[in-house]
Amino acid sequence: MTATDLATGSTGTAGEHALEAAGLRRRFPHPGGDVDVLRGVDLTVAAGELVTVAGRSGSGKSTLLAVLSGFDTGDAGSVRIVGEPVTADVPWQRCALLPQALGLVQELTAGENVALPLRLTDVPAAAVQARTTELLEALFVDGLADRYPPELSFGQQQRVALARALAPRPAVLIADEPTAHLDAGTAPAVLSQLRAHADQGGAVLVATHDDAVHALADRRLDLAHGVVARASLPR
Ligand SMILES: Nc1ncnc2c1ncn2[C@@H]1O[C@H](COP(=O)(O)OP(=O)(O)OP(=O)(O)O)[C@@H](O)[C@H]1O
Repeated sequence: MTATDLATGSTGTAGEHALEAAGLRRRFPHPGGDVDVLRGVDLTVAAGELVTVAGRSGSGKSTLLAVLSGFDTGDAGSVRIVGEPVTADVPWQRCALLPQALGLVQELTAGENVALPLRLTDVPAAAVQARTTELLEALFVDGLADRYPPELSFGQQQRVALARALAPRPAVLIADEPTAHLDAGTAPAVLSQLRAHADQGGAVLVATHDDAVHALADRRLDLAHGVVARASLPR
């Protein structure tokens, strides 16, 4: 079994590949010399799988996640979400990104932020409310639904942003360090939501430095020198 086999899930994990990337390259111009951050990344995540991405600070994890989610465009290579090429406006129910910067709408309350992806579709109002309440409760921010993002701590905002990403039950969930600002009381709720989303059939890809997240993963990919240098099976 090679690192490439593990990175691309070709070892027989069940489920179709909801997320597929091949030959991804991303270069940033710098006055002292361009930086090749991604130099040919291949990976897949199947429906029902939780895959983590590890790597040293600056190894390109956030860059990779941005390209995979259509937030950024690579210089070469391809990304497919449930069989279709990713675009900048990929619907949230196909691919939801939880970026490190969170991206909450500052003019909306926490509850309105979580409801937003559902309001953009034809989900009935009662179902929007029920799903919003369910997620806010599961992530221990239900008492904060009427607050605006600047009135919340970063860790609270992070859980609201995860609730928003989960709300439309995305086929692919991509999360960048979702436990980075959490404590021992709140991190388990986030871990359990990430695992549950995969167990319910979502494809989940998480960049993290947190061993507790890696311990939950079906596969772990290590990014180094712009490629998946090592892939392993933590469980
Ligand atoms: N927009 C940009 N312009 C120029 N260089 C960039 C840009 N974004 C990222 N980089 C560079 O690309 C490299 C990878 O950055 P990236 O944020 O993807 O790393 P990371 O692995 O997510 O790091 P961390 O674990 O610290 O979050 C770094 O050297 C960074 O300085």
